[in-house]
Amino acid sequence: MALDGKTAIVTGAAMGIGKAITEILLKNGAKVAVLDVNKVEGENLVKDLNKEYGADRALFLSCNVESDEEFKAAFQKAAEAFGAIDILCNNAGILNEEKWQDMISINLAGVIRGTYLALEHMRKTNGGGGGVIVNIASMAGLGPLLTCPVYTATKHGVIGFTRAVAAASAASNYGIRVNALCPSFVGTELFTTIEHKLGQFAHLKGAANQLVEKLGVLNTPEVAECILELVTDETKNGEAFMVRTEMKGYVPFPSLSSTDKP
Ligand SMILES: NC(=O)C1=CN([C@@H]2O[C@H](COP(=O)(O)OP(=O)(O)OC[C@H]3O[C@@H](n4cnc5c(N)ncnc54)[C@H](O)[C@@H]3O)[C@@H](O)[C@H]2O)C=CC1
Ligand SMILES: CCCCCC(=O)/C=C/C=C\C/C=C\C/C=C\CCCC(=O)O
Repeated sequence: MALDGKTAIVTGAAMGIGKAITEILLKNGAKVAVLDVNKVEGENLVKDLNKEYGADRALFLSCNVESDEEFKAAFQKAAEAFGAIDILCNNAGILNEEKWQDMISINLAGVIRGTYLALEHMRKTNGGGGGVIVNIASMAGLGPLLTCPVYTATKHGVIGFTRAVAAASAASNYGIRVNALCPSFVGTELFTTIEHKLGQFAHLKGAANQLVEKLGVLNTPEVAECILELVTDETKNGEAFMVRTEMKGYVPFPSLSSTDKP
């Protein structure tokens, strides 16, 4: 899928990884609806982006991904403004083990909410043009982050959901691919404020720091770059793409071919 003239929705796009994803999509010719709970950051960003990339290329829509109503209204407004939606990036996420119910609601249920709305708008069997969904999971969706068991669970959930929906979409001829991106540590506000958001297992933070030392810290453009491949490569569906400082690649999963029939 070439990006020129395509339209995208990115959640949690006012800051951090979502902001970098928005910028790379704009640079490659797409229009982007920037969804976020942070109105001040979101509106300022869109003002700057429209100066840089051209009037009306970016649109800010206030949206909490925990709210069915706000999410639905944002999709509707983006579709009206852009004509159709081709790409959804479910990026919004938090890390706060003390507010673990909020994490499940945003990191996992928010991804499910966004994906189901996108399927309704985009699926070819409902008059849509097809498209692609990228869910921002984490390396913590592939292995355990000891200080953050619930965060780990939400990200494992995102990968499982992505793989199942991708296969279901293909089996239903929806024309929509669904992939997950799994970055290691990235230097954003989520990462730099972690110290204050650990709960029950905060005493294990030394082990987490050692892992940060070992894996290093990515910057947001490096992560955003990986989105391009998942969006444009038509052969990629149901993939988990891991990005670390020293390597990146598609994650192999065990084959369950004799037992994985619906
Ligand atoms: N920073 C890191 O080390 C890593 C982050 N990730 C994932 O990447 C995604 C983005 O994280 P960062 O950019 O690091 O975080 P960030 O904290 O820098 O930015 C998150 C953005 O999401 C928005 N947001 C938060 N809750 C929201 C909600 N309920 N509805 C709509 N928007 C909401 C915030 O206002 C903010 O603009 C998350 O899903 C995170 O789990 C994955 C791997 C590593
Ligand atoms: C503590 C801040 C968390 C930042 C958010 C995030 O999602 C980052 C995760 C990055 C990596 C660690 C995740 C899980 C650990 C899994 C496997 C460890 C294997 C490491 C190795 O030795 O290769």
